[in-house]
Amino acid sequence: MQVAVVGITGYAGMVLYQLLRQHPEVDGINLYDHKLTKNEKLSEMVPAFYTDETFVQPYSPDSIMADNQLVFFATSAGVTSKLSRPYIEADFPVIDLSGDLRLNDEAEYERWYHKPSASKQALNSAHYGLADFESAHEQKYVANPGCYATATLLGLAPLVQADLIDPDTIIVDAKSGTSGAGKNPAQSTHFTQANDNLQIYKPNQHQHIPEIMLELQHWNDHVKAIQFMTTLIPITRGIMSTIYAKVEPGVDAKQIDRAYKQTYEGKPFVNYTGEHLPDIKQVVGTNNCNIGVVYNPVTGTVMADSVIDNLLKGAAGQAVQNFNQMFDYQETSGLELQTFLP
Ligand SMILES: NC(=O)C1=CN([C@@H]2O[C@H](COP(=O)(O)OP(=O)(O)OC[C@H]3O[C@@H](n4cnc5c(N)ncnc54)[C@H](OP(=O)(O)O)[C@@H]3O)[C@@H](O)[C@H]2O)C=CC1
Ligand SMILES: CC(=O)N[C@@H](CCC(=O)OP(=O)(O)O)C(=O)O
Repeated sequence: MQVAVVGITGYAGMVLYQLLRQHPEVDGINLYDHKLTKNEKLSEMVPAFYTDETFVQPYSPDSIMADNQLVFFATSAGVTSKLSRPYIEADFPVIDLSGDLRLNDEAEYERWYHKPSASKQALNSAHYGLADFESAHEQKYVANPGCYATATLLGLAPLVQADLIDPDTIIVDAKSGTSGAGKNPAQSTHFTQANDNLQIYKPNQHQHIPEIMLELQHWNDHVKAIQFMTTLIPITRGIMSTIYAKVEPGVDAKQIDRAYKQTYEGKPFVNYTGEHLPDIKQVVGTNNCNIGVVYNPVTGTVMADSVIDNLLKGAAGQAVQNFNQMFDYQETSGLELQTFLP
């Protein structure tokens, strides 16, 4: 299998390339960059790959479709809304790590992303690839979920699917390391500002709210809204999504425990840890989502703590999981990773 990657100079693209290089079903990887007019050495463009003799090629949809069986786009928001068309028209497989085709309504995309949307037809042709619930098998255009959305949806799924909580009471307090913001420095990610600091950002305006809502409503149409906050924390990798909700009358800790065990039994990348609340370091370096849950009978509140590595389960790792599903490879192929220790 020959695959193409666009966006190798970005954080998610670099991590994706590392995964694909050791994937047993991938024979070759062709890299493409939009700024090039002729081939350039990867080692010159991305010094982290200084021993790699691969050349990066100028971006060309015709070459991509002629020389590969699938293309991964690890590109900034607003890119695939413009570039997806020839692939969709040719029914050529795409895995898109950006948010451009995750929603199904043009006005919703423009409201949350503040950019022109892809066409309605393109939005409708994409499959939302929350890989632990929605198989990408036989799909052609996979919109890989957002990092916060992945941690939050996996943390909420058993509660929402089994109707264990009052759907009007969901509050999510999510925190991310700075690599989630990509490679371009900003005021909030400047070392002096990010280090020794916590910064709440995009209050009630985060672009992952609408994709979370779409999936929650797909599971349970009683969910009308969520309260969702994001905080930038001084670590490089990792997301913790802390989720609170009031349980429905009569629901107890045992029922909640049973729902998580049943939902995640047999899912290789989701580990339910019961009342042992996971920390971010447990999953950094892996494609895992670890979820711990505690119930407070005094307030009738359940709290789920869901952690992922934003660049793996939240981006490149889930993209490879979707790739495995698309081509019927073993779900864990290329993803048998170990936590960075200590
Ligand atoms: N970082 C994360 O944790 C996560 C990121 N994502 C999403 O994945 C995508 C990549 O994220 P990330 O790697 O962090 O972002 P970066 O900003 O680090 O990298 C973006 C990449 O897109 C390329 N690019 C920018 N404009 C264009 C264009 N017009 N045509 C083609 N390529 C272009 C950049 O190339 P150049 O060298 O020119 O800048 C770069 O390679 C984004 O859509 C992001 O929102 C999703 C989940 C998690
Ligand atoms: C820390 C940080 O800034 N994180 C980014 C996550 C972006 C991301 O995951 O990109 P998509 O919108 O393509 O999913 C943010 O909150 O916007």
